[in-house]
Amino acid sequence: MDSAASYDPQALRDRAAQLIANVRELSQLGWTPATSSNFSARLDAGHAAITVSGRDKGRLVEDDIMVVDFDGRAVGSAHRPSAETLLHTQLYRRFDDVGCILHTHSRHQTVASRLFAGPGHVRLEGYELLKAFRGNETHETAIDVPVLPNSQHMPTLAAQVDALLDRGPMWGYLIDGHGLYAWGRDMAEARRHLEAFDFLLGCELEIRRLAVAR
Ligand SMILES: CSC[C@@H](O)[C@@H](O)C(=O)COP(=O)(O)O
Ligand SMILES: [Zn+2]
Repeated sequence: MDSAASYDPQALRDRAAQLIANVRELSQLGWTPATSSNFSARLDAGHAAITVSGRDKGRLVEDDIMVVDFDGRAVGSAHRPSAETLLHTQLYRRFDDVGCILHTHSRHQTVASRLFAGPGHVRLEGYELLKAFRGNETHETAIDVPVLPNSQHMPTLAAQVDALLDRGPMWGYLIDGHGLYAWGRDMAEARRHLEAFDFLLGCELEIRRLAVAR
């Protein structure tokens, strides 16, 4: 146990229940294969609830959710937080209005990350579902989903994410050969963003498949 618990235990129970229920649904979609993926929710101005590293995300129980501070240190738990905790805490630290972060490894996300690693982004343009992203009110817009090179060194990835965030608001990014990070003010918004990204990436892949087959 690294530091004394200083969060509201009822808030942790509430966030854990919400994470468990939502992650089970995402897992049933096949988006969390082989224990991959990680998930978190803000507890307060200095703590987040996050999945314990290596747990089967389709079968999470309360013991699989732990608390970290925004330096990524375990709070009130002897478990090891997600190996990618820094990619969560950097967002909570930087944006007061980020309340939930969802990282998945769906097939659409992984294949798209490989296909678009060269250009370094996937352009999503002209889709009605672009209105699912906070701030978009029309399909007559485009967003470029960044694709970062993968790394096991989280500070390297986090620095690349910070540089992207300096350029303006965004709701997610891909990591090459890896998966997608998406976030929002709360679980509902983060899920809407995650599902919109996954659906639209699937559309882009399908369009290319059909073009090749023509
Ligand atoms: C099981 S391989 C996937 C991991 O390396 C990682 O990318 C991941 O998403 C889950 O890591 P975790 O430490 O369980 O949060
Ligand atoms: Zn991952």
